[in-house]
Amino acid sequence: MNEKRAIKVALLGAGSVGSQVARLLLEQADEYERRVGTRLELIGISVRNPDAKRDVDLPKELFTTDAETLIVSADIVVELMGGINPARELVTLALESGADVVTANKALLAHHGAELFELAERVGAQLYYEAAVGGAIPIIRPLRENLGGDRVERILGIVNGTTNYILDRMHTRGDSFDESLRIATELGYAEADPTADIEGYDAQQKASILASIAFHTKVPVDSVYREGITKVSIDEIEDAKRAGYVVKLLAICERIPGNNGEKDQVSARVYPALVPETHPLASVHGGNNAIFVEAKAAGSLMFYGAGAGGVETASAVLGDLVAAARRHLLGGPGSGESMDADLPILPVEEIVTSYQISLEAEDEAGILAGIAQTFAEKQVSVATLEQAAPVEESDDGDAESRATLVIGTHRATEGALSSLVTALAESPAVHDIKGVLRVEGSNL
Ligand SMILES: NC(=O)c1ccc[n+]([C@@H]2O[C@H](COP(=O)([O-])OP(=O)(O)OC[C@H]3O[C@@H](n4cnc5c(N)ncnc54)[C@H](O)[C@@H]3O)[C@@H](O)[C@H]2O)c1
Ligand SMILES: N[C@@H](CCO)C(=O)O
Ligand code: NA
Repeated sequence: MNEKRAIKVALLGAGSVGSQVARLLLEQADEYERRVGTRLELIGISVRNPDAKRDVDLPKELFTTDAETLIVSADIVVELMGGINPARELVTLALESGADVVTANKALLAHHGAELFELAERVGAQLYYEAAVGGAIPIIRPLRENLGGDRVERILGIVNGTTNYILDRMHTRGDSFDESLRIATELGYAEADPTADIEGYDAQQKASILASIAFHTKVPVDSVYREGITKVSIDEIEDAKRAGYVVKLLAICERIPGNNGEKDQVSARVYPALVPETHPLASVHGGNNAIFVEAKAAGSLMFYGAGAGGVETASAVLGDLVAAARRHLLGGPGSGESMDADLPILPVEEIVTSYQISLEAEDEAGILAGIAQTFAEKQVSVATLEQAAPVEESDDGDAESRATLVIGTHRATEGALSSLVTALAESPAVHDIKGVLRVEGSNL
């Protein structure tokens, strides 16, 4: 009888995602065998401590602390340890020994993806990473394959569940930042060190991965402009709400058409932005993620769902594992990453966007004219202006009246807009700049 041999799978790491992958791989073995055409055999799980308490009961005999020996016996290596070292060395070893690799490690890919993709191509192996962006949401394969014949023009992504959870709670319930972060951590959305989430590093890594695939160009993680959400105040969220916006931490990847036959440029950036409440991204609540893609022929598409969570992320990993197993049976080289467009990265000062600026000004005749003059000098045009009720203040016995102005600008370069904000801050008419947020997904 000509029975196909089993495909040997090695798992590195049995934490939130890894333990779920192991459980489902064992529980659903028969189903995978039917789907793939041969058995997927979990030959071992590399762990740091075989006796550690885990959420899922796994057969102890599968545990090993010798990752290298496990890797060289495997056809497919699934890396779910996270972090750069030793994941980088172990993935390198796996590819060099001819295994295909499945990983969820966005940090590894954002920092060393180019080197690992080159190695995979050289040895004829394949690196799969659907779980690295958007957790369970299919987005890597849609960009690489389904949209491989289209031209992606823009991506607006909510790619970090922790920050979406925090901003959503601040918006819908008026809860504080600290309280919202505490609950997001309890729910298991946050990284071990939540700085990666709230300061935007996690989203920056994901933006670098998305932009690289979408634009067939290496977009190094350090070239992705980044701001986190720690400076977003409840007042700014309230001002946004009154003006018909929701604040979201966005990963933005944009292709900027070149002039006069020049090459297009690309921009990748992460910052909290105002999104009109009518935009599909505004309705992404809690820890969910959504990636809104604008492509030349397809138009607008939105990919939505669970961007984090052990079992949810395991779904994406197992999908990759099935794809890797099928490829393994077919043989032949991997399909590689097409990074040959080599588009230049737009400097951050040249990004074109619009701002909403909340400021406190003296409520006197002529003040508005002075502010308008500053806008004119900086060649930024006002799109909307709203004045909140004046506040009476009398610290020193003299009552003075201050007005909060919420000014929306038309689109201008980042350079012009930040120079405007500096000039406003220095203007005697302006008492305090309460907040500055960019607007995305609007026609302003
Ligand atoms: N948890 C999520 O929601 C989620 C979502 C998307 C992507 N990811 C990615 O998936 C990967 C795993 O995440 P996780 O949440 O399961 O992390 P985790 O911290 O729960 O699990 C990682 C496990 O790997 C083990 N480990 C670390 N170094 C090791 C080593 N040298 N040898 C053996 N074991 C080692 C740790 O002890 C831990 O048990 C990360 O790259 C993460 O960024 C996670
Ligand atoms: N900490 C990440 C996990 C998924 O990558 C998040 O909050 O989205
Ligand atoms: Na995904």
